Amino acid sequence: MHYSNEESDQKRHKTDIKMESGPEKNNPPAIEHKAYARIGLLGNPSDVYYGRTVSVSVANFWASVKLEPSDDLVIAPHPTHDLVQFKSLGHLVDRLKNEGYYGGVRLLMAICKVFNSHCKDNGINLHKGNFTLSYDTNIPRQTGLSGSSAIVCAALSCLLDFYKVRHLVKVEVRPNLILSAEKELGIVAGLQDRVAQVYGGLVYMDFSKTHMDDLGHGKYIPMDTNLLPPLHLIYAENPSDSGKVHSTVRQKWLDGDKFIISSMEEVANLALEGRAALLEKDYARLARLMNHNFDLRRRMFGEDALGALNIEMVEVAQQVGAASKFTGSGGAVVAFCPDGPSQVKLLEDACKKAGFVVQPVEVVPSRLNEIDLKTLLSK
Ligand SMILES: Nc1ncnc2c1ncn2[C@@H]1O[C@H](COP(=O)(O)OP(=O)(O)O)[C@@H](O)[C@H]1O
Ligand SMILES: O=C(O)[C@H]1O[C@H](OP(=O)(O)O)[C@H](O)[C@@H](O)[C@@H]1O
Ligand SMILES: [Mg+2]
Repeated sequence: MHYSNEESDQKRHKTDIKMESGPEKNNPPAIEHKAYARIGLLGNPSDVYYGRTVSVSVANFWASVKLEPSDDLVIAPHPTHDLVQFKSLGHLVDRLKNEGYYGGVRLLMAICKVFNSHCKDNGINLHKGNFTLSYDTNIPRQTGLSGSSAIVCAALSCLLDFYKVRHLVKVEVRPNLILSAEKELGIVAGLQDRVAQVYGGLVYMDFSKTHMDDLGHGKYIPMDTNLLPPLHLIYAENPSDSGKVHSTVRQKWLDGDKFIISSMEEVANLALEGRAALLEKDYARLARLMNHNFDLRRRMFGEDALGALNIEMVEVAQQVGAASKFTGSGGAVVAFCPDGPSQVKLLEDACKKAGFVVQPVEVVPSRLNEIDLKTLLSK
């Protein structure tokens, strides 16, 4: 059973919200939200450096968070991603080697804290009810598909509905809250992931310092997803920590390194040009921009930080004439075959031979419902 008159809006806007009533009639309903993986199509990682990006939210993978009203406030560990019981010492060690120390629990805790502070600071009153938060995800872990912020984004959406404050927290501000939650944990990250996940669809983003200083957030312009040509996603189970990848370049940028600063500006310009190329459906230009984006990343970060396997994924695609670049900081690659289906077949064969998974990108439509859209209009 569903409880609010938002249902028709939610269906219309495909926001994937699920609200179920509990076993007893008067139990408040459980709330569930999904947030999807994202692909940085052009301009990343300049979002971390007052740049610009064009990013796409993709239905190939998602995280979901469920909020159930409860007596105590509980953050439920995920049965596999937050494993604390092992078959043996060897199992524990293998697990830590492959997946690191952290799962999603810390992400859920951090967004609760950030959400509470934001509401307090902005005079938004929260009722006293408690809840249990649990999550699931099929986003390959730490592959630059924004698995971390998907969990945080879906959790924020649950909190907005549980406290009935969706209309009071503007859409443009939500990515900042998601980013703050990850910053709380020392994760080095930018806004593009969070914007793509909050908005859905294809979004052009401008994070220039003047916008950030004046507005407190970037300028986000949703674009028609039909402008996109068919894209492919290539990935390998190859976790890499975006914080580690970014830390050296970030330090150089903070230290005023001229090469990093000018290269980042060049990367940001690729998004500006890419937006024009998409609007004109100039896909040959789009392909050139994507390849150039990866060249610049390679020069700035260096081969070691990017990782041999990640570089191989890009090269396997480029060897069949496809354009390719990282979707995020490493682990997955977005490829575009300007020559069409015959080239896609070559790409699939080459990926299979190299042991990489390749699949067509499925674009997620806009995620904003009518309440969300109203917050965009209010000043
Ligand atoms: N699939 C996942 N399951 C549980 N936690 C995850 C997952 N992916 C990421 N995380 C959490 O997010 C943190 C940062 O991930 P990050 O390096 O940003 O990867 P991604 O590219 O997926 O966003 C991890 O240290 C971990 O706490
Ligand atoms: O390096 C990048 O392109 C992105 O890295 C992070 O994303 P992730 O999915 O964790 O690799 C970061 O959060 C983004 O803002 C960067 O653009
Ligand atoms: Mg991340």
